[in-house]
Amino acid sequence: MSLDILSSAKVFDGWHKQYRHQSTSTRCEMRFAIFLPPQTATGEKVPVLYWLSGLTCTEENFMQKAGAFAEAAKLGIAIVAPDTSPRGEMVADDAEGSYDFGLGAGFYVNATQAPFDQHYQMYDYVVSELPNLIEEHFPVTDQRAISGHSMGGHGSLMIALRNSERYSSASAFSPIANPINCPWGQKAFKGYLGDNESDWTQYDSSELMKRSENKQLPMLVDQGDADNFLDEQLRPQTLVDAAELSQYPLTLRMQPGYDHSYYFISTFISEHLRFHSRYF
Ligand SMILES: N[C@@H](CCC(=O)N[C@@H](CSC=O)C(=O)NCC(=O)O)C(=O)O
Repeated sequence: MSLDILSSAKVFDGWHKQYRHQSTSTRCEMRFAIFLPPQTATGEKVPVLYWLSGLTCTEENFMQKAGAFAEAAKLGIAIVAPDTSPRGEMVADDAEGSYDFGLGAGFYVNATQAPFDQHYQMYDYVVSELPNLIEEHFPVTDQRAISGHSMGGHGSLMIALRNSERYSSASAFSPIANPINCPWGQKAFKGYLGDNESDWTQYDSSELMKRSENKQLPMLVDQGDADNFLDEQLRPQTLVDAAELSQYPLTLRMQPGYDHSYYFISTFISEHLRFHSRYF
């Protein structure tokens, strides 16, 4: 599969680059951004952290706002940030054009409902197609970690729980921890997966964690207690309860005074990078 480079900039002795490519999973053109740390300049292969962004984001938000490059350069970790949905003229969007469904809101699931099933196959894209592409084209190992924010925090925990053999660790900032029981998740799962709520649980981190039978991964979650989405949308306590039930090695830290923004992410992203680097 060929890649078109869109931008390239030197940063902290490494490189930030954006690419586009034709995706077989989403059947449209997809974009992603990659940070390659300085170690790769001499051909050294490095592990990869996959970052999944939240509602309304593209591949750019994390790279521009998280302030992750200095620590990733020091630790020798590549970071890959995909877009949050398929895009293009032929890609269906929410009828009202709302921010929490459709474009910019793929929820990292494989849609089964028309017309979204045509392109909204973000689960397959993130779990298989993108890592295959990255490992074919860049100087990286097959050691992977996964992290994300909000909708992307839901994605990172859910994907790690379902594919524990593919990752060495997982983390999240302000994840939608129990999407089947919050308005954002219910709207998205109904639209992408249909009315049968039993089909939704396969994509719900708290449900997956409760009945986790796969290898358990080290998992770190940070949540601000001044987050305006905390009680209605994020529901971190459901994840804590699930971890207790299955003895899952989850560390969930309530961070006093922090909100839902990238100011919060930028405060703790270095700790998350150091956390992941311990398990590569
Ligand atoms: N527009 C919405 C909220 C949009 C929002 O806060 N998006 C977050 C992710 S929320 C969960 O997935 C985000 O990361 N925005 C991009 C950024 O760069 O900050 C509203 O007004 O409620």
